[in-house]
Amino acid sequence: MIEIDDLHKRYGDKTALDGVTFSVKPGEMFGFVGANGAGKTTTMRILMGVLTADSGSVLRDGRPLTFEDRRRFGYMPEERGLYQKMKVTEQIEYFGRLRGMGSGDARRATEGLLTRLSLTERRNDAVDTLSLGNQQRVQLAVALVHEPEVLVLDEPFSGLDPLAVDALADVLAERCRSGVPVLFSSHQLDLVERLCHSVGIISAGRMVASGAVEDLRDREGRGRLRVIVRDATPGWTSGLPGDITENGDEVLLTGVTGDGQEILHLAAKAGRVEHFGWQRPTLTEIFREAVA
Ligand SMILES: Nc1ncnc2c1ncn2[C@@H]1O[C@H](COP(=O)(O)OP(=O)(O)OP(=O)(O)O)[C@@H](O)[C@H]1O
Repeated sequence: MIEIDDLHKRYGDKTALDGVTFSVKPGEMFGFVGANGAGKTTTMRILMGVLTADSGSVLRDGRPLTFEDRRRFGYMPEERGLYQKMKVTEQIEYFGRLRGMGSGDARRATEGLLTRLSLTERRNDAVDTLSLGNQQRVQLAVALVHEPEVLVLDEPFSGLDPLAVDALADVLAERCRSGVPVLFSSHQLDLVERLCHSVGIISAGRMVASGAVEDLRDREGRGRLRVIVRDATPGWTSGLPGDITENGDEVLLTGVTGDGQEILHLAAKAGRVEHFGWQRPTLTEIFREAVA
């Protein structure tokens, strides 16, 4: 288990992290989300030992991380770091050997990743001749080549086409199933909702929500009622409880208490009720409310 415990970090006068705490379990895919400048990259750099925190700690199974631990991690930094003139295959193998792999193992792992990430046709091309999306695939292969024990990826899905997104999602899910904790940041909340078991939402250096995606959706969904009434009497919503958002015939009520039967009664009196149900918010809706 990776535990991030009460991290604080300032850059001069600027507070970047103000008590960031969360954990990622073995076999868990954790989506780290937050607005631009919220503190995701800073947290991941501290986790990887690229930056030092002012206070707080990063633990693995209860003890502080060492340089040797981190060598067995896979990291995709925000500032992508590839050798532009080196060929794709050589590059991936080289990074495998840097992480202690023998040349045979590095070659076999590279071949597997070239296939998985659809890079086979570009294997002998120099990195600087590749499109940005293909460079991103190489960067991912470099992070994955040594079968890392933990994966820390800074926006790995940005700039990828839908097929590459699916290929990467499959690889990450496979690593997760073998017990690897996977932490990645992303602004693609639909993707995070689809792929991740857990999520952490950071805003201005503080965690504003974290936990299992389904638990968060259940928790935040309490008191949200969606009602669609066709041919309704105009103004029928004026006496309804909670906060009301109307969109044509559709009404979303938040902050509703009780079982909502009186609302159903009012809706049925006003018109033809086409839909009446409690609604769990999407991750995007939870995110908007949490960082508002
Ligand atoms: N080297 C630095 N010097 C000064 N301020 C910095 C430095 N690096 C980051 N910051 C500031 O720290 C805060 C957190 O930045 P960070 O890069 O961690 O955010 P982020 O969540 O990764 O953002 P993004 O989604 O845009 O990548 C921001 O206000 C940023 O401007």
